Amino acid sequence: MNAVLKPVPGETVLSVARANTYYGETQVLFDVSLNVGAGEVVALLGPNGAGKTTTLRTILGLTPARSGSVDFDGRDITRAPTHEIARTGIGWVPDDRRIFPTLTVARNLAIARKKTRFRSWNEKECFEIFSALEYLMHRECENLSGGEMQMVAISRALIGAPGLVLFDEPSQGLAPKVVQDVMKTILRLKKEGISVLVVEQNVETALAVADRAYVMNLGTVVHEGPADVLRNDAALRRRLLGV
Ligand SMILES: Nc1ncnc2c1ncn2[C@@H]1O[C@H](COP(=O)(O)OP(=O)(O)OP(=O)(O)O)[C@@H](O)[C@H]1O
Repeated sequence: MNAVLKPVPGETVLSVARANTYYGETQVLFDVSLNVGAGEVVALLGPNGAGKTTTLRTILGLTPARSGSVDFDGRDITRAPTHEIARTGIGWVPDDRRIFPTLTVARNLAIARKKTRFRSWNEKECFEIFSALEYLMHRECENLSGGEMQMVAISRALIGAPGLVLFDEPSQGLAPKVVQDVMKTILRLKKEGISVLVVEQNVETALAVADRAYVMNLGTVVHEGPADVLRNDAALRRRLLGV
């Protein structure tokens, strides 16, 4: 692995500053600010409709902020097209996986390969994380289980050489054992110096792997702090998240 390409620990790699995002004329994000440090796992929590997915869409340029800014790896990407943002080293594991169903696993992975300034992963390294993947390479993706699709979606993000991976509800619809595997993978990415921003409905699961957490409600950030604080304060968790 090329250590030179690793971000310096402690540095901010992603910074969203006072983002205001709209769907048509309807504003859904109001002055949203958040940061992710190098090699940090950050959870983005909140009830349905709070604006979590829209925050990820804003970072990815799918629904760009009308005002405010998004900076990644020292570059202003607020208004960059999504394909360029991907090339800066932001990987995405969407909640609906977005895998090409009629293509094989191998093909889905092959077309995800790209060069960024971060380290690129190869298929073999993905097999080390997800041992079952090696035996699925020639299967068409439409025949995969939810857990298998998630392995492909995460591997695809890694093959795209990310410095930051955005996960949208990675535990959704998965068996508890598979959820544990996904969370272990998030910790593995952290060990590799890759930053993670994870949107989760499953608060306990997300807080178990996160260093810091943001809570959103009605399009605004209502809490920010170390994950420990939310983990250890049941009353605060109930007040902010109802759990
Ligand atoms: N394509 C869209 N067009 C119009 N409004 C949208 C669109 N997508 C989301 N919204 C609205 O934007 C608000 C924020 O939605 P968003 O999906 O970001 O929330 P969320 O926190 O991710 O919630 P969930 O966990 O339910 O996905 C909601 O009021 C939602 O109805």
